[in-house]
Amino acid sequence: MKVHIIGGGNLGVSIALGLSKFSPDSKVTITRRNTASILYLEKLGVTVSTINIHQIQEADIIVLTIKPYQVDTVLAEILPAITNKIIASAVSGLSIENLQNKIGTSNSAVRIMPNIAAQFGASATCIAFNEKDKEKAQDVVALFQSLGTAPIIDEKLMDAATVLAASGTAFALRYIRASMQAGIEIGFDWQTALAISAQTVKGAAEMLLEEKVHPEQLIDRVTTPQGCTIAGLNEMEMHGFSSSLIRGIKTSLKQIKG
Ligand SMILES: NC(=O)C1=CN([C@@H]2O[C@H](COP(=O)(O)OP(=O)(O)OC[C@H]3O[C@@H](n4cnc5c(N)ncnc54)[C@H](O)[C@@H]3O)[C@@H](O)[C@H]2O)C=CC1
Ligand SMILES: O=C(O)[C@@H]1CCC=N1
Repeated sequence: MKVHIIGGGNLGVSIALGLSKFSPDSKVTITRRNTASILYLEKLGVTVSTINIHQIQEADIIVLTIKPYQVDTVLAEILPAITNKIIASAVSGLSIENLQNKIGTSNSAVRIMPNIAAQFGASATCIAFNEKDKEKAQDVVALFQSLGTAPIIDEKLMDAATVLAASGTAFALRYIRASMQAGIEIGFDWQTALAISAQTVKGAAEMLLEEKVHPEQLIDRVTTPQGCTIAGLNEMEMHGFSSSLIRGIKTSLKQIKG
């Protein structure tokens, strides 16, 4: 599979790194206007270029990891050079209909929403496409399955997926940071507190993914009656723990919808 990533920033690089490790048969090209900071990817077998149409005709999938306001400029460059291509766009807020109108009927628009854990094969990449592109989109699904999970969702949930699965990485990290800060206050150095907090979150997530139960069922196994856990949880909730997360996620969604 030849993958051509346009936009070698945070997300584009995490996908390139992930593919180099978890999809070694993929041949990856990544472009960016100034490539100095990403030339190290060449050592991993990734082709790095400043030219967006560099060998683009050979690509099986073109991945857009640019900001929304860069889309028209990039498409003006690449469209004359391509036909019959799958364009998988991670651009937040750009609908399939809008992208399809821009790229014409000879190319197929697929919407993807990965997160930067793609680098570690641990992204939750939500994918949406039109029925007409169902077959072609399977290559995109397979590609992102190699970088974690790749659920196919209804496009109307794509903005929600952006905040839950992509911004969600930052939200989860902020929880870990807060836990680490508390860990320092109660006696650990920051490295030990971070290692314990991160592993604890990983363990909790693994239990949920494995057991496929509601979190409260697992919480019930931790909250010993009259114990310290329920006392801590109740204090957190009194200070708005869950409601502040929910409000934050809904505010992120409003920001995308404009
Ligand atoms: N960062 C994240 O975790 C996620 C980002 N996204 C979406 O992915 C897109 C990119 O986000 P980031 O990687 O965070 O932004 P970024 O700013 O780190 O990366 C964008 C890259 O595109 C490059 N670029 C700009 N104009 C270009 C052009 N004409 N040709 C080639 N490259 C060009 C920039 O140099 C930059 O390296 C955005 O639409 C964002 O909403 C989606 C999911 C997760
Ligand atoms: O913050 C943003 O707008 C992008 C989309 C989701 C993650 N990063």
